[in-house]
Amino acid sequence: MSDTVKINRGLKGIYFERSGVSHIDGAAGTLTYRGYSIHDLATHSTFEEVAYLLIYGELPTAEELAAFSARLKAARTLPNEIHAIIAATKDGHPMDVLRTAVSALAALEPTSQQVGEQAFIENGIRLTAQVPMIVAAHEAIRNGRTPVAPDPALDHAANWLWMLKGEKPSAEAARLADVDFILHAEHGSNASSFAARVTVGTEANLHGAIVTALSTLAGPAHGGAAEDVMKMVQEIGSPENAAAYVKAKRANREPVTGFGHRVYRAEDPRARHMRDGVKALSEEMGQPEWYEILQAVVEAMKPYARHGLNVNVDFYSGVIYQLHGIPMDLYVPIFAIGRVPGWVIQCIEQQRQNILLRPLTLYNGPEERPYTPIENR
Ligand SMILES: CC(=O)SCCNC(=O)CCNC(=O)[C@H](O)C(C)(C)COP(=O)(O)OP(=O)(O)OC[C@H]1O[C@@H](n2cnc3c(N)ncnc32)[C@H](O)[C@@H]1OP(=O)(O)O
Ligand SMILES: O=C([O-])CC(=O)C(=O)O
Repeated sequence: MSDTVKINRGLKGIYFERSGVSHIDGAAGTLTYRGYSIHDLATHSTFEEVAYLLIYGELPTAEELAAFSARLKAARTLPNEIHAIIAATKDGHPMDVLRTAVSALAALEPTSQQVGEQAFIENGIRLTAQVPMIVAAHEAIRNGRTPVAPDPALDHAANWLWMLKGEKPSAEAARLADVDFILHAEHGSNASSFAARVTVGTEANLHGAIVTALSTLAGPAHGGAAEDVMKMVQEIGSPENAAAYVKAKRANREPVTGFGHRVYRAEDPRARHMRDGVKALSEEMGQPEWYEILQAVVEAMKPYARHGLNVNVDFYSGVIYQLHGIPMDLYVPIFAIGRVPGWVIQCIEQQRQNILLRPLTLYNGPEERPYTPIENR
């Protein structure tokens, strides 16, 4: 039997479900949310509108959007215990602190135990509002400051920057953060969304699924790549060192972070917007070398592009955050802030027609054998 079974390692190329949320054409390098091009959404939409679109399936009317925004703002609250938990874990990586705080919310908020579509929507909206609060509160607490209270006059992205920095962001900075969240909001059956679906498949609650998703996003092969790209850029230090860096990595058969994707063979369509952002921002801030190093790495990677190896969404985002003075270990949590609505809708889809996700591993261990008592081993 073991010779005839085909094993799809990493579940590469396997369809396990249908989804009406986002469509990725990896060969063409296109991405749509609910049928709308990511380019149109990044150019014309807002994160709040995109979150509504993802959760409810249609773009909102002005009235619907106002009501949705009001719900998000009303959900900007955290139980007092969360600040104590953050304080107790403040020296950990922000992803660990965020995951711990979301897990604590599951125990502290009575509605977290409810399952079903309405409960997932309600809890999903709460978590969308609470995740940025947790990340900003951690940044304040670990620097000896009191967390900044949310400002109901500000939308999701501007309020996040306000809570993070304690000063009102410029319109440009707020828009850049908003676009970043739009680009990260949803991406089909990526590893963290798939992991969240596995959790929901056991009829567990949404908070548990988001904890699973946060754990899975953190790794350097997924959301952790932006932090690694920034470390790489710092190590390279200057554009003329990029070719030697890439050559050494490839000689050791090590991946160059920020490149490659399970689905895209053309360039990740989200990268274009981040690239434009880095270029404009690094020139505006008189630090063009950041953009130049990234582009030198792209140039040095061209000989390896035969696999369809291109930059992914994480390649440019880290430098944008760096130019905004955001600490490197907050890059993955920023991804998570944007991804919450995507996780929520993937979980809602999963529980609509729920089925336990439970694939098989083909056994290749020892044949059945007699147990040896410990004194005889
Ligand atoms: C938001 C996101 O999650 S986007 C992804 C963020 N992650 C990164 O940027 C980390 C770097 N990239 C990678 O590690 C990988 O490309 C992954 C994990 C994203 C995808 O992995 P897979 O789909 O399993 O790709 P796979 O490993 O099969 O690669 C196919 C080929 O491209 C090569 N390749 C893939 N990624 C890279 C890379 N970053 N640098 C150099 N070569 C690469 C592989 O060596 C392999 O070559 P081979 O056929 O000669 O052995
Ligand atoms: O789709 C993937 O495998 C990873 C990714 O780009 C994302 O989650 O945004």
